[in-house]
Amino acid sequence: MLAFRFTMRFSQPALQQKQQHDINRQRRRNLQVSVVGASGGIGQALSLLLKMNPLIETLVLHDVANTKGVAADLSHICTSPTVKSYTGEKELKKALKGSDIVVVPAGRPRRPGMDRKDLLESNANVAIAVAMAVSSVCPSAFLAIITNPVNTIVPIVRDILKSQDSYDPKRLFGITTLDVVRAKTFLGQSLCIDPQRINIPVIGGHSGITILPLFSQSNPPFKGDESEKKELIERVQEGGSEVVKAKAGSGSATLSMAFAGAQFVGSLIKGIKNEEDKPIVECAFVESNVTPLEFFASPVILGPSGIKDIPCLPELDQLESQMLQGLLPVLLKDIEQGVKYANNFITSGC
Ligand SMILES: NC(=O)C1=CN([C@@H]2O[C@H](COP(=O)(O)OP(=O)(O)OC[C@H]3O[C@@H](n4cnc5c(N)ncnc54)[C@H](O)[C@@H]3O)[C@@H](O)[C@H]2O)C=CC1
Ligand SMILES: O=C([O-])CC(=O)C(=O)O
Repeated sequence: MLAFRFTMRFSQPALQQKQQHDINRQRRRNLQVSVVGASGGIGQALSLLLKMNPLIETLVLHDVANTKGVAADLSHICTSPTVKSYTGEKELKKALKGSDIVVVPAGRPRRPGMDRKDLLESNANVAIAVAMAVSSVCPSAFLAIITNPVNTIVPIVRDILKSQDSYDPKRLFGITTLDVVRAKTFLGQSLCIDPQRINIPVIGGHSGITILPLFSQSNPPFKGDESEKKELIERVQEGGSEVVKAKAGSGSATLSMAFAGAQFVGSLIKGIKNEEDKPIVECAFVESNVTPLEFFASPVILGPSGIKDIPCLPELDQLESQMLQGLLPVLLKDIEQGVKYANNFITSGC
């Protein structure tokens, strides 16, 4: 059971509260979701799934190439969201203006032999450009990052937003839903049940041993022994590499990521709409104080203004506690690398 302790507090003066109230009302009426990197492997499938979400009024596609074609194709689907498209860096701000949610699957994927870290140099600039554009034209949007390495890119985006005075910890997310999707799938196979019936939190980060699925907390409960549990944990941790290897040079997970991304964005939307009876909970890599680290993935409760609450971590079993101790220094390094990268970018005046 998760203990619901309030670990984030945001005190807002009355004026800011009123502005937020107005933004939330507007969002409930006319919701715009923008996908940056919409022509890519994840972007196309994610955009297709979002086009099927009746709660979205306007679906904006942005990419540096091929956006028009993808948008024309999607626009013929007989579902309610209206599709708009923008191409190239020059059109990024136009694309993001008015967005309530910006979801970012832009940037290079891994090839066999690469670590997610190896993507930092090519992908950081893409994330920085998006963060600058969000600050400029839609500073109250929720920003959800898929681009790898998530553990490092999210802290970079935080610091860029901060440098532009537009950072709100409730509205920045690293999407780690695919780790949850994998944990559910592999546990469903082990228990011979429908994976959709399973609930399991995945905490930590989004790379190798920083990914920690909590099989002790699964519902229905995990029934295997310690060695089976270890095997399942390792399969989730290496799920991305399993796909990279199988794709043999043509990229990394796209379809499963699109599924995960659409689920996450769907939950953000449900939070905005605020019409559900039960709490909207998703695991995400966010600024948090559930551990000594500045960022950590864990279940977060979503509402009209983004993160409503981050429950403290549940009691872990012995194996999970050991693994948590092992992942903290690795994740700390990834986060520090992001902070340093952003600082260099900001101080060099780029
Ligand atoms: N968070 C997660 O769980 C996962 C993250 N990923 C990451 O998602 C990213 C995208 O993966 P794929 O879709 O497979 O790659 P892809 O190469 O198929 O697509 C990337 C798209 O981004 C576009 N792009 C590049 N620079 C851009 C810019 N400045 N502005 C707008 N668009 C730009 C490209 O034109 C391309 O269409 C990778 O970094 C990958 O590692 C992938 C799977 C899971
Ligand atoms: O492994 C990769 O490079 C893509 C990714 O993040 C995943 O599939 O979890």
